[in-house]
Amino acid sequence: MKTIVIANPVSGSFNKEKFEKCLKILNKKLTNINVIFTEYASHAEKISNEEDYDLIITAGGDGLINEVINGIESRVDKNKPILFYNLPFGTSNVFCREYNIPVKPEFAAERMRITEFDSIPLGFIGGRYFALMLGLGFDATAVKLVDLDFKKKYGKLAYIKSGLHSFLFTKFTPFNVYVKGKKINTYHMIVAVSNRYAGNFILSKAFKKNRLNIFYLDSESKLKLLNNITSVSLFRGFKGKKTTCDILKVSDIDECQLDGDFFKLNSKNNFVRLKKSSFYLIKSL
Ligand SMILES: Nc1ncnc2c1ncn2[C@@H]1O[C@H](COP(=O)(O)OP(=O)(O)OP(=O)(O)O)[C@@H](O)[C@H]1O
Repeated sequence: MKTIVIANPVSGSFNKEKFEKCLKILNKKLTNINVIFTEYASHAEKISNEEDYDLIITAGGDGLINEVINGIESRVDKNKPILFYNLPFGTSNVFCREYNIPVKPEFAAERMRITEFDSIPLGFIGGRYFALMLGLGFDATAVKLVDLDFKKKYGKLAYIKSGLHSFLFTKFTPFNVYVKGKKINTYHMIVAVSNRYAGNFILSKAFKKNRLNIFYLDSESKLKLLNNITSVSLFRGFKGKKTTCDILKVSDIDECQLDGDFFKLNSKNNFVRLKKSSFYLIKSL
C-alpha cells in the first residue's frame, strides 16, 4: 500500500520528536511510506490532489485536514479507493475529537486500525468541502480576526481574543437562508456535519449524524448572542434555533469560516449540500 504522510511543521502543536515517534510506530504497521513536510499553505491540497497513493495520513490540525479532503475530492481519478487518517498536531483538533482518534499523536498512531474504515459526511459550499462546519456571522468574524502570531504562541487563547473583539465591535448584518421551503432571516449560523465545536464543545445533544445540522440566531440582539456563546462554553449546546436538512441556500453573504479557517466565497448566493466522502476514514481502536 503506497502511503503518504503529510506533516505541517507550523501546526499548533507540531513537535519533531513526537512526530519521529509516530513515524516509528507507523513503520511497524505499513511499508512504502513517503513523508512530505508542507512548505506553504495549500501545499497539502496540491499533494493530495496530484500524487499517487492509497493511504494519506496528515500530521496537523483541522486546517490541514480541510486542505487534504479538498485535494482528494477534486482528484481526476475519483473512483480510486483512498484511505485517510490524521495524527493530531493541531491547535484544536476538532476532527480527531469527533471521530474518536486519540488527541495524543503517538496514541493516534498506535491505535490506527487499517482494517476498519468508513466514508464520512462532508458539506460542500462554493466549490469547497468541509469536514466539520461552515460558520456565518459571529463565527466567521471571530475566525477572520484571529491573530496568527498570537495563535502560534498562545494557541486557543487567540480564538477567545478574536471572539471577544468580534462580539464587542462587529455590527452584524442579516442574511437570508432558504431551507425546506422556508425563508429564514438570520444574523449568525452554523451548518455542521460534526457535533464537536471549537475543541471539545458540543453543538447539540440531539445532533443528527449524516445530515446538515443548522443552528441559527434570528435576532440582532447581542444579549442573545452572548447567551448562546455562554451556553456552548458551558457544554450546554447551541441555544438558538435548530433544524436539519441535506441542502439549503444561503444568500446575501460571502464571508464564512470553513473548518476553523476564514474563507471568502466567490458569490453572495450559494447552495450548501451534504455529500459522502469518496475517501474512507480509518478508525482507531
Ligand atoms: N508550511 C506551511 N507554512 C505556512 N502555512 C502552512 C504550511 N503548511 C500548512 N499551512 C497552513 O497552516 C494552516 C493551519 O494548520 P493546521 O490546521 O495544521 O494547524 P492548526 O491551525 O494549529 O490546527 P487547528 O486547525 O486544529 O486549530 C492550514 O490551514 C494550512 O493552510
